[in-house]
Amino acid sequence: MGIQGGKVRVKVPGSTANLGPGFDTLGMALDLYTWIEMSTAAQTSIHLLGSGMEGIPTDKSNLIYKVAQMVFDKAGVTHPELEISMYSDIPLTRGLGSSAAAIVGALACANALIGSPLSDDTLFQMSTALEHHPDNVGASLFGGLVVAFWDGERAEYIRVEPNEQLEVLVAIPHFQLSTEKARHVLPREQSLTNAVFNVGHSSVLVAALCTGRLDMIPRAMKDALHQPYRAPLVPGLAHILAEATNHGALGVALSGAGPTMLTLVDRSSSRKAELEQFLQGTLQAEGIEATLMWLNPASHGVQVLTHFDEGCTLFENIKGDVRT
Ligand SMILES: Nc1ncnc2c1ncn2[C@@H]1O[C@H](COP(=O)(O)OP(=O)(O)OP(=O)(O)O)[C@@H](O)[C@H]1O
Ligand SMILES: N[C@@H](CCO)C(=O)O
Repeated sequence: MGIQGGKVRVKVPGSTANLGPGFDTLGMALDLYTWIEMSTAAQTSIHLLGSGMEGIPTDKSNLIYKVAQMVFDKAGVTHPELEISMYSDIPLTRGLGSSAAAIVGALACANALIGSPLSDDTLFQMSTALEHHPDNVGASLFGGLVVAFWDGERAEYIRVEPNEQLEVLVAIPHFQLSTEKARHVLPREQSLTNAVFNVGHSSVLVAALCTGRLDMIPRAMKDALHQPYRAPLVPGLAHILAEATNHGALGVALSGAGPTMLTLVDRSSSRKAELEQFLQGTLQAEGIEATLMWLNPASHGVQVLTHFDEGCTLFENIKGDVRT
């Protein structure tokens, strides 16, 4: 199989993982996006557009470049030199799925560049093997709410359309917390009590989200497996987890491995300002600067963009669509 000409662009949503008790299993796509453009070139070059990309390499050690090579290997295509441009509204290393979006975007973009020989399932298996978190990559690939597991060999998922009443308010602290570091504080073994707690709460939460029982979310969206251990890494988290539902949130969780905190809110709630003040006030009292952002669940997963002006740069094409 050969490489097709032209530029390929993809738009891929970020995500929240570990939705409440769904540790490593329950993710939701959010309307914060990464855009990636790829074309073959005489020599490889990587362009990072916008701000917030400090520390991301622009040589062949770049994650997006390396993931593209895996697609060419899998498809049996000789490796071309690539010109890659990337812009992201998803803040890095904050628990909003930036690495999963980069991996899924790179897989989809490279696959489209060679005529899409790899199936969605193959992309899901490859991205899970790379990221290890099927809830993050599943949400970026398929959009919506993704209930998933990975047994170390295969990942399985079911996608659920998020309830239209659900809106999301996130508090994004102005510091980074890598998944690796936040994973390191978790115990290797857990009690049967904690396991039963999470299985029960997660099962009821998924059933509530599937049946529109929003009234059940405050009681079901609780976790014993990771949030208690990660609370010392995020000042204010313990208080926010304990009290946000008393200030207008339907449910509250650490987003992914943190440090972002995520609240689910009923779209028609009259208490949105109260919730904003509670989150900001709690974090300020701890000396933590944070940005609050209202988001929506994203129904679409990664999309290969077909209508764009090849004469314009990636940023010129998307600037009406980006947040900043
Ligand atoms: N667009 C990108 N291009 C290249 N590398 C990226 C890109 N986005 C993220 N990364 C890499 O992924 C790392 C962040 O991954 P990490 O899993 O720690 O956090 P996250 O994905 O933002 O949050 P979480 O997994 O908790 O939702 C960055 O430090 C960077 O190395
Ligand atoms: N599920 C992973 C985070 C992935 O975003 C963890 O909690 O370590």
